[in-house]
Order: sequence, then structure tokens, then C-alpha cells
Amino acid sequence: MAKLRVHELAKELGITSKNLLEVLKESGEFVKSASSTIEAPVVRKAREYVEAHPELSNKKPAAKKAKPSGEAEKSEPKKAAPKSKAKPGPKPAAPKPEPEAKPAETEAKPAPAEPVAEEKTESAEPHPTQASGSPITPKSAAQSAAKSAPKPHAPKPKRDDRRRDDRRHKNDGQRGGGRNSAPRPGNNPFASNQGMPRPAGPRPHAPRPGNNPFASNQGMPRPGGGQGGGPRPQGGGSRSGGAGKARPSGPRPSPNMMPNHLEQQPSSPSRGGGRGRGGNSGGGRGGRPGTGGGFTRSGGKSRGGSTAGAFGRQGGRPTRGRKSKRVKREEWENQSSPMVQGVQVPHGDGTTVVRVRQGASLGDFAERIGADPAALITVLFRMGEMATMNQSLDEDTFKLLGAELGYDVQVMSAEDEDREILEQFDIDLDAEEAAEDDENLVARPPVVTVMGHVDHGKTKLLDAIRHARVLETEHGGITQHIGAYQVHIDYEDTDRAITFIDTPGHEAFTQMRARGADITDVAILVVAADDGVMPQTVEALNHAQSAGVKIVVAVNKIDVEGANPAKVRAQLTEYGLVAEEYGGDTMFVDISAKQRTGIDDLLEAVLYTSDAEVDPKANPDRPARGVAIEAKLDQGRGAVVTALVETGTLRVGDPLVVGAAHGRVRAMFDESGANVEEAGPSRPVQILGMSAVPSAGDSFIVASDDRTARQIADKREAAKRAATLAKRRKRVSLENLNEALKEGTVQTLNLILKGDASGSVEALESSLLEVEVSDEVQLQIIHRGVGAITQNDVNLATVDNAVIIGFNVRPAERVQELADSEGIEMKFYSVIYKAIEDVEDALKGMLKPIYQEVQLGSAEIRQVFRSGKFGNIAGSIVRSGTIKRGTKARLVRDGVVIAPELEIASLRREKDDVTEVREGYECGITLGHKDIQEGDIIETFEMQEKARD
Ligand SMILES: Nc1nc2c(ncn2[C@@H]2O[C@H](COP(=O)(O)OP(=O)(O)OP(=O)(O)O)[C@@H](O)[C@H]2O)c(=O)[nH]1
Repeated sequence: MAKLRVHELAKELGITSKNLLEVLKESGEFVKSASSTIEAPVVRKAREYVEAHPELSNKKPAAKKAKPSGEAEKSEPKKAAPKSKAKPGPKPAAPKPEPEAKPAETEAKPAPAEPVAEEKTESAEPHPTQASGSPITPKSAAQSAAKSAPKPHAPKPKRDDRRRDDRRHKNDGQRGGGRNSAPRPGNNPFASNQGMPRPAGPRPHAPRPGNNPFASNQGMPRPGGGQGGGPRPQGGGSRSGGAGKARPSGPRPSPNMMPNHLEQQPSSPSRGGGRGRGGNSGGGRGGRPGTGGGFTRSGGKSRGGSTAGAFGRQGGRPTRGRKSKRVKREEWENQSSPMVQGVQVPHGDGTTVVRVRQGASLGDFAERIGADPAALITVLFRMGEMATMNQSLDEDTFKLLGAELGYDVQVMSAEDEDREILEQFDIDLDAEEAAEDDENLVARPPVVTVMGHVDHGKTKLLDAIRHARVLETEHGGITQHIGAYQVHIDYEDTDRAITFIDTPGHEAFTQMRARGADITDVAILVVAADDGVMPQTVEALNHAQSAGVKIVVAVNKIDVEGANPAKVRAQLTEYGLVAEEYGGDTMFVDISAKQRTGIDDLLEAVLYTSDAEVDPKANPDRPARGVAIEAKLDQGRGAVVTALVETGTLRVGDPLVVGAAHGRVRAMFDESGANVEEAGPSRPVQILGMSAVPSAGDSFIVASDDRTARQIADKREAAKRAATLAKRRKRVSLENLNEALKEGTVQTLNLILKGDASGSVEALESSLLEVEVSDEVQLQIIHRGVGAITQNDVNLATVDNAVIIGFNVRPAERVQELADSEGIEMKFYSVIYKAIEDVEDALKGMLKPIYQEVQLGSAEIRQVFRSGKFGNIAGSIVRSGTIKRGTKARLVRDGVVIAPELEIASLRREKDDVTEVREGYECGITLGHKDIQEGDIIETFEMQEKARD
């Protein structure tokens, strides 16, 4: 199912998304925006078209496609002939291919070769997305273009830039011709009526009746084009030759264009083409309006034997008769597919990119390349891998398989995948953002994160701000920590709000970013004036700068003796933060978080910086979108999510999706615990009503209804599961997969990481998490931190049976003794790879657990009873421990084991069957062993796994 998006394909082809969109739209494809997905067949067509039209390219014309085009050229002549259909003449003589003729070429060929096969494959695929989408309206394009112009405020790094880029993009795209009139003369590959700008109006109708995905204008006359279809060189037209008559205008600019390609599609090529060509060249009818659709695939189809020739039936018959076509297509593919590993499967050219989701199965991949899954299973098997059709494959396996088949298989990132999921519900966040009209945007409070070195006063500062500013509010101040809060300040005679993320430190900031949540507008970098710039100060500013976040420096602890604020300013210039007083553009404010001085100045500096450098804006009049900042499970209230609204307004009752959780907003609270009915941009609120607890950094969107919300959440959950499955599979070799599954025991190695700096701890953690030994053993980092190993760490290790890893740190006083007495292992490293090696070894060691025998009890046989029914019964007395029924036993006589592998088959006290008998009691035991005597000792034991040290 993984599909390329327009912008991705555009990038790949070196043209603008706009151009590509136009090309696609013109060809009748239902693409909505640059983020819309496009089906493989369309991708292929577009690729071929663009390759054939280097003029479309922005950057590198058709360089990379050189090869394909070359091929195209080769075949051109052939096609050209058929194409000439333009000419009424019965015999398409035109030997001379028109420049654009390439695309058509293939189809023209009487004997469709591989390309045909490929095309077919594509065509067979349904095009759900396209069908539902509607083209971007000219209005939105116009709006977005308009937006780009005025930029009242200073440069806005993040979002604005992005938006601007988009606009630029759009504008670029339009460069050819009228902005709305998508079709650029000459450029549009699929356009049937090239050269005639098509009024934007009709576009929306794009959806042709019928469901021929390729017929651009089925059944609808194209304005201006006269019959639009008629003239279309492409399709069957060319083939049938007859079409000619339809052709009003002279030589079709690009008969070969896409249309032809399309024709190559599955069915058409072989039969359609043949038919049209031969039999009914009469295709004459091609004149039919509407028919010649860009992707005339239908033209070819006109199998009705009738004349339908080239342009023929399209209008009337979209894609019916699918079945037989499909069958034929398969037959065709089978004939033309190359052999790989002795199996016939489609083959790429080595550069063909196939995108699959994380955790995609072989079946998914087969669908993408139009192969028979069974054939792929065989190929994989012969490559030494075994997989079923529905089993998730990991990226490596896909890559291997792809390489074998000539495809560059790319596993989609989680973000792309999510985008794709949303697109299935017609939600395209990027496009919406790009299409947002500046007029609808209103200023929103800046979102601020506090960062800095350990102990420089981040928490104290957040407290100071909270107290200074929130206690005065009507609700009586912040009563709870919800992960974010808003304060108000009188700034330039206006009441202004600032939103603070209440989790200090760049780790949280980075974690959120890693999940795609760029919510911070301004970062306050806290530097203690008595300590100066420290390692984490630098880390924090690097993180902020790399995120394009503006920084305000809070020089803290100026109340401390020896504080040297000037030194901080001087130090930070080295890192590109030059104070205004030194001619730079960064605001430095001296504060004392402890004494709560300078706080107002700091807040003003934040607002000043925000206004000047960020100018955050959002449209409050739309369904809300935002990010989950914190989430927890509350016993009485269920999932409690603190969400920050980024745009739109969130209201109680809204159907919401947060990550893989969904639900209706049952109630909302602000940081003071007060009920909130609605929350606008930059407003943090606690939300009740979600079905599950999402992760911090998960984005949320208001869905159109509960059902959609649930479906999106379900799909996300499924994607997550598939990704996890794929990862897990990676770690289990095929040989031991079944065993591992059978045993069902997964062992976990718990680790506590302590390091000299958070950077090194993070690096160590991420490296360790990549260690994969087997699916049976997992590695879990239960705690990490900066600084010496403390008693707390050891206590935690005791509880969770963890190993402590110290990276460039040592245990604090008396901690070593504690660890020794608790049997906690501490390991110290100064090189990351050494730690990784050791952990890897430990994990491997865990693979083969050592079992040890544990004695459970022993009993002495006092008397032997012979019973016909039960065999020999040992009347015994339990000498130690407990004798349990069903446990393993051995028989010892005079210190010699005479029967090592027995089992307590039955156990009785008096006349009752019992499960166990304790020390000192008499009992009757049967062992299923005849040779027992008075005085023999029955020892019972079990095998217990021994933890490795
Ligand atoms: N004298 C003085 N002490 C301060 C000031 N700000 C913070 N402190 C003290 O510095 C210590 C660390 O403050 P925190 O706010 O916990 O520092 P932090 O940066 O949040 O520390 P971590 O959470 O460990 O990263 C505490 O003992 C505070 O009381 C200040 O302005 N003046």
C-alpha cells in the first residue's frame, strides 16, 4: 500500500510539486496536493513523462532518468507509428516520433515488453485516494500564494519559513502559465488538450464517470479542446490509427505522452492495443469526445471488438471487465517477467523505488510491484529466508529482496506512514497549513521552554514565574503540575500571555522534537552567574539552535556572591549568542530565581524576542491540532492528557485522536484545575476522555466524527504494532523462531546508566538500545542520569535486578559497599563501544540460561506395599523439605543413585490423594518404579534457571 507522495516524486524527478501536480491533474488524476499519494501506475507514467520532458525539471533535468529515456527512445519509432493515429489516415505511417512521443512508445509496440507488464500492474490497483480527493482549488492556491507576499514581522524561522517555502514552491510551479490554469502548454504530459489552457472551473469535475483511473476526461468534454478527447493523440487513438479524424488540430504535441503509457497498462497493451490496432482501426471513432483521455487505457480496451479503437470506449466503459483483464494481465506479466531465482516476477531497473510501510508484509510488497506473492515467497526462500505472505518483514529483508528484483525498497519513516494514514481520511496537515490564509491567522502566545545546565536554576525559575504571575489569577494559582502553564503579563499596555512548558531541560525538548513536535517558539537558556557556561548549557543551546528556536538568556543566581553575569555574556559569544549590549541580537536578562527578581524583565524579553523574531500566529477558527505534552493514567479519571493546542480551538465534546488514543473530550482543565470549555492556540489544557494514554510528543487532531477518530487511532496502533513486529522479527533467526515462540519466555536485562554528561548518557543509551541479540532477550534501561552512582541507583537496581553502568563516573561514598552487600553489579567504562560489547555478551549469555537443580525434599522409605492396582507403594516419612506430587525424583540406595529420572506419580496421606506432604509426616508414594526397598531415599528436585553473573 505504500505510495509515493506527489512532493516526493517531484523531488525525485527534480521538478516542482506544482508542476507535477499539474501534470497529474491534467491527466485526470485525482491528486489533491503535494502530499497526496499517487498510485504506482501513475507514478510510473509521470516518471516517464517527466523524463521525456526535461524542460519540466527545475534542477537536474532528466539526468537520472537518462536510462529510461534512452530506452524509450529506442522504442519510440515503433510507437510512433501507431501514435500517428492523429492522422486520419488509416495507416499510421508517421515514422517520425514526435519529441514527446516517447511515452507512447511502449504501448505502441505490438509486443509489449516488460514495461508493459509493469504498467499493467499498476493499473490494476485501485485508486481510492485519488478518487476521493479533490484537486486543490484555485482559491487555495491563490491564497497561499498571496500569503507569501507580505511578511509584516521579522523572519519567522520555523513554521513561517516552511509555509513560505511551500508558497515558493507553488509559485514556481506556476511559472509556466496562468496560475490556475494548470496546464502549461506543452508541458503537460497527460494533457489531452495541451496548448489550451483549461479553465480551472471544470477541473473539479475531474472525476470521470466511470472509474477509469487513467482516463483523464472520460465522458467530459474538455473545454476549449473541442472535444477534448478527440484530439487526444494518445491512447488508443494512436493505435487505432483511425482516430485521426477526431483530431482537430494538427499534430498532437505529445501523442506519446502519458496516455500511451497508460495504455501499456495491464490490459490494454496486449489486447487493447492489438485490437484497436488491428481490427478496428476504425478507432476512428476516436473522435469521440472525452475518450481520448490521457491515459487512454480504455482506448485500448475497446475490446468489444467493436470499433472502439483507440478512443473508443473509454467514456462508456471505464474499467469494467476487470477480472478478465486482470487475468490477462497476469498472463502477460508471466510471459514477460524475467526469471529471478527461477521464478517469474516483475523486475525493476535497479533504481525503481518502492516504498513500503514499516512492518509491511511480503503480500504488501507483492502488491506494490504487481507480483504474485507466492512467487516472492519462493524467491525469498531461495535466498535463504522464509516468510509467509502476511508476515512482517524487516527493512534488511526488504532491501535484499528488492536488490534481487531490481527495486530500491525504502521503508517509510513513521512520520510518512502517519501522514499516509491521515491521508486515507482526507487529512493532509501540511497541505492545510500551506493553504492557511494569512488573513485567518491571529497572534498566539509564544510557547517557551526553559533549558540549561544542571542546578543552574531551571526549576526554580519556572516556580518563580508561576508564582509571580499565576497566583494572581482568578483561580487562585496553579494547583497542579500538568506539564505546561500559561502566565499573563502586562506588556506595552496589553495583557499578553506566555505558555511555559513545565518540564525543564533540553532532554524533554529533544524527545518531543524526535517525535515531530516542534512546539517551542522561544527557549530561555538559564546560566548560573556563579558557574558560567557549562557542558549542558552548550548542549541546550545547540539543541535550541538546531531547532531554529530563538533564545533568551536568563543569567541566574546574580544574588550569589561571586556571580559574574558579564562573564556569562562573554562566554556565550563564543557560541553565537551575542548580547544586545555587545551589539548582538540576543537578549540577556539578569535574574535571581530564588529571590524572584528580574522575572518580569525576563518575561518582557521573551515577548520582545517572540514578537520580533517569531511572531507566532495561528488560526483559531478551525478544528484544533496540537501536541500531547504529558499523559498519565489516573485511577479515577482514566487517561489524562495534557495537550497544547497549536492551531484551531479545542472544545469539550470534540472527537479527538492523540497518537493511538482516541475519544471525545469529556472535560478540560487548565493548570489551576478550573474547568475549561474551549482552548485556543498555545493554550495548554488537561483533557479527559481518551481511550488510552498517548506518549508525550504525540500529535492530536480533532476528527470529523468519533468513528474517524477511532479508525485513525486503530490504524496508528496497527502501524505501531507492525513496526514492532518487524523489529522483533529481525532479531529472531528463522531457525529459532518457532522455539522462541514456543518457549514464550523473553528475558530482560535491566540497566541503569549513569554518566558524566547527559549527552554521553544519551549516546550510550541509544547505542545500547540498538544492540540486538535475539528476540528472546530484551534490554531495558530503567533509569539513566548524570553524576556519580548513588545509593538510590543501587536501591533501584536491587528492586529491579538491574546492572549499573557507569560511564566516566564512579560510585559515591559507601555506594560500592552497598552494591556489594546487595549483590548488585556495577560496571565502569570510559569508552562506549566497550560497554556495548559487554552488554551484547551479557545478552548473548542470557540466551542460554543455565539451569540448576534445586532440592525440594527427601523421604525415606519405611515400608514397601505391593499393590496390584498401584504397583509398589513406598510407605515413607518425609525427612526434609516437602514432597510434592508431579515433581522429579531420584532413588538413592546406600548413597548411590539407582534410578535418576523418576517422578512422584502419586502421593497419599492415609487414604487421601494429596499434592504435597511436609517434613515429618508419613505418606505413600508411587514412583512408577518397581525396585524399591526399605531404607531407600527418595529425593525430589526441580530444575531452576540460574541467573548469570
Ligand atoms: N542563590 C540562588 N540560588 C538559586 C537560584 N536559583 C536556583 N537556586 C538554587 O540552585 C539549586 C538548583 O536549582 P534548580 O532550580 O533545582 O536547578 P535546576 O536547573 O532545575 O536543576 P536540575 O533540575 O537538577 O537540572 C537549588 O538549590 C536552588 O535553590 C538563585 O537565583 N539564587
